[in-house]
Amino acid sequence: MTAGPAPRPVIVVMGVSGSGKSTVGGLLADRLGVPYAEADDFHPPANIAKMSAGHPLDDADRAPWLAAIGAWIAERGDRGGVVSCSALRRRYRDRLRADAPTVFFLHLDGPAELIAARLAARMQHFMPPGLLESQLEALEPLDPDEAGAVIAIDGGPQQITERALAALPC
Ligand SMILES: Nc1ncnc2c1ncn2[C@@H]1O[C@H](COP(=O)(O)OP(=O)(O)OP(=O)(O)O)[C@@H](O)[C@H]1O
Ligand SMILES: O=C(O)[C@H](O)[C@@H](O)[C@H](O)[C@H](O)CO
Repeated sequence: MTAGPAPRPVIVVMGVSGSGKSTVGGLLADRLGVPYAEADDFHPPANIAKMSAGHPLDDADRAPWLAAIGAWIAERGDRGGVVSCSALRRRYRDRLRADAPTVFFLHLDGPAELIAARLAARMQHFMPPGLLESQLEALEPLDPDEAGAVIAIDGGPQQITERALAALPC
């Protein structure tokens, strides 16, 4: 009897808007050879409209979005995958873990000034840089009992991706 492929947990790249989730998430998925999903593609249109108008989302707005991301993670099962998702609050991460208990979080973290500068330079994105403050207010860092790691976001995308790879459990 031959052993099947080793189980691979889905990785959630988390952090505030502008922390580099999409940039690093895509590179990480390429390096791991697994599918990548972009959190913004799971928002109902009303959520995009609300953020575009400069208003932060609340828990009720985020509920269907987290459910859709959780469904994607659950569908991947133990075949691996990378999904970006701000996952700012502990309860949002608990929601995702309810669908996939083995999920592993990589929190892209760095100085607010660095993130603000990257957002200011970003072109053609619906998310107004002015919402960064509300994102930082909502952010609850990973608790010690949560499977995950904090990744510093100084340096270039490749360098951050190397850090992320080194922080993975296997
Ligand atoms: N390491 C880096 N060095 C310089 N610029 C970067 C780096 N990582 C990302 N950027 C740039 O910073 C901006 C924000 O990055 P990105 O869109 O990946 O963040 P995000 O966390 O996915 O944001 P959002 O949640 O708003 O979608 C983009 O313009 C991106 O090209
Ligand atoms: O939880 C949230 O407030 C949202 O997910 C935001 O983080 C945006 O989706 C994203 O940052 C813009 O791309």
